[in-house]
Amino acid sequence: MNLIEYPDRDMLAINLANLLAGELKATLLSHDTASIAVPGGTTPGPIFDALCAAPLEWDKVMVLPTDERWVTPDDPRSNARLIREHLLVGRAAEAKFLSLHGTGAHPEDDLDAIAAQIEPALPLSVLLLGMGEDCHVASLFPGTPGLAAALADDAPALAAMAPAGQPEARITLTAPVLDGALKKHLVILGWEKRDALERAQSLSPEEAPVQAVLSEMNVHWAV
Ligand SMILES: O=C(O)[C@H](O)[C@@H](O)[C@H](O)[C@H](O)COP(=O)(O)O
Repeated sequence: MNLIEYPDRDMLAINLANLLAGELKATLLSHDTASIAVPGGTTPGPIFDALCAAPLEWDKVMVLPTDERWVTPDDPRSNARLIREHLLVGRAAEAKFLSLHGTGAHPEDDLDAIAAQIEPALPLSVLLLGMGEDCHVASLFPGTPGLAAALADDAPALAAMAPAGQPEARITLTAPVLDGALKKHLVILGWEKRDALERAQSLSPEEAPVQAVLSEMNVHWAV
């Protein structure tokens, strides 16, 4: 795990956006396409606002959420909506968005169809993850039924989860897909999350799911 500290959140957003853009560009030097999975939540917005202006061949880039809330795509809680409003604009509007939204009443109804749609993006070229203070990443929350299967080496690409305390069901990339990304970045803000990540070092992946994806992870932190 490589920890990079920034003097403030603006510097983190600008520098991390530039780093992600550089990794996508580098991928496209030797591949016809590149892919990046990005989180929802409150942290990534400023990073997306900087990344969307990056001069690269966005029409060759696939963008997908690390996870999605099982709501309609225009719901304010939808990660797709956050990505469409902040990342898939400007130059990045040309990117191909791979949605994790399905049409079924429950995520389980659509796992196979959605997995087929995201197959061309795997293995991920670049991964950007956020983390909760409970050390969840994507929608891999501690204590959720099905978490062990989603963390297992033989896990399928996607899992349906029903995290306690969350208002809706979730669909999430599983640990092997997240951990298998070629370039990996975790962005955390504030002392609470930094302390949580420190505590996670002595916990199991089931107790702290971030532990399942920390190999060769670049952790970007600002207070
Ligand atoms: O769907 C989501 O919300 C994200 O994928 C989730 O894993 C997020 O990264 C963490 O919950 C941190 O969220 P904040 O950035 O809001 O702290």
